[in-house]
Amino acid sequence: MRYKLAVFDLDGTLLDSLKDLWASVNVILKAHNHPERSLEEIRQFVGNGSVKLIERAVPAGTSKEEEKIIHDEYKEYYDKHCNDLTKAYDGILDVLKVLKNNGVKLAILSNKPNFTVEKLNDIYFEGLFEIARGSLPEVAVKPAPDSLLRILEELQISKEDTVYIGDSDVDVNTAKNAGVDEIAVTWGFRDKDFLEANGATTFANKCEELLDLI
Ligand SMILES: O=C(O)COP(=O)(O)O
Repeated sequence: MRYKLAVFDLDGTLLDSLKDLWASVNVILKAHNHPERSLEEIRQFVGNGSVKLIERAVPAGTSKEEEKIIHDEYKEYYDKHCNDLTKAYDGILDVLKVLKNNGVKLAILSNKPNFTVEKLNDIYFEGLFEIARGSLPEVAVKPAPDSLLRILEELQISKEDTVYIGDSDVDVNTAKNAGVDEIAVTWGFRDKDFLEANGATTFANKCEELLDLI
C-alpha cells in the first residue's frame, strides 16, 4: 500500500447521512415557525460543521441569540435521530476491511459534533478505526489543518504516509492545508466538476477504486 494512514471524512464519504441532517434541521426550523429547507439546500449547507449548517439554514435576519438556541436544539435532536435514514455507502465497509487487513491504519475526521461521530462509529464500523473524531470545542474545524495534524501526531504517522479522503471542497482544502495527499470521492454531497474547480486532483468514483489509490 502507498500510505500507512487513511483518514476519512464521514458525511458524504462513508455515510449517506443527508436525509437525517435535512429532516432534523427542518424539525427545529418548523418548531421556531421558520420556513423549511429543501434536501438540495441542506446538501449545499453541510460541510463546515453544525454551527455553519444552522447559520445557513435560518432565515436572513434571525438574531444570533435565536440562532444559538436553534443550534443547541438541533444538536440535541440530531444526536437522537442521526441514524433514522442514514446508511453506509454500498461496499465501503468491505473496502475498509481490506485496507485494515493490508496494514493501513484508519481514522475518521468529521466536522460533525464529536459525540455524534463516536455514536455512528460504534453503530457502523466494527472497531475498524483507530480514531473516530468530530469537532472538539478547543480545536479549529476543517478546513483548518489542526484536527488532522493532531490525529497524525496521536498515531505517530508522518504527513507523507497519510492520505485524507473526502467528498467536499472543505476536505480537499483540509488535506492541502495539512500538507497531506487527498482523494476526492464523487458519490457524496458535491459533484466532480465542483471538486475539480476547488483543487481536487485525485478522484474515486466508486469505493473499490480507493484500494488502488491508497
Ligand atoms: O457536519 C458537517 O458539516 C460535515 O460533516 P463531515 O465533516 O463529516 O462531512
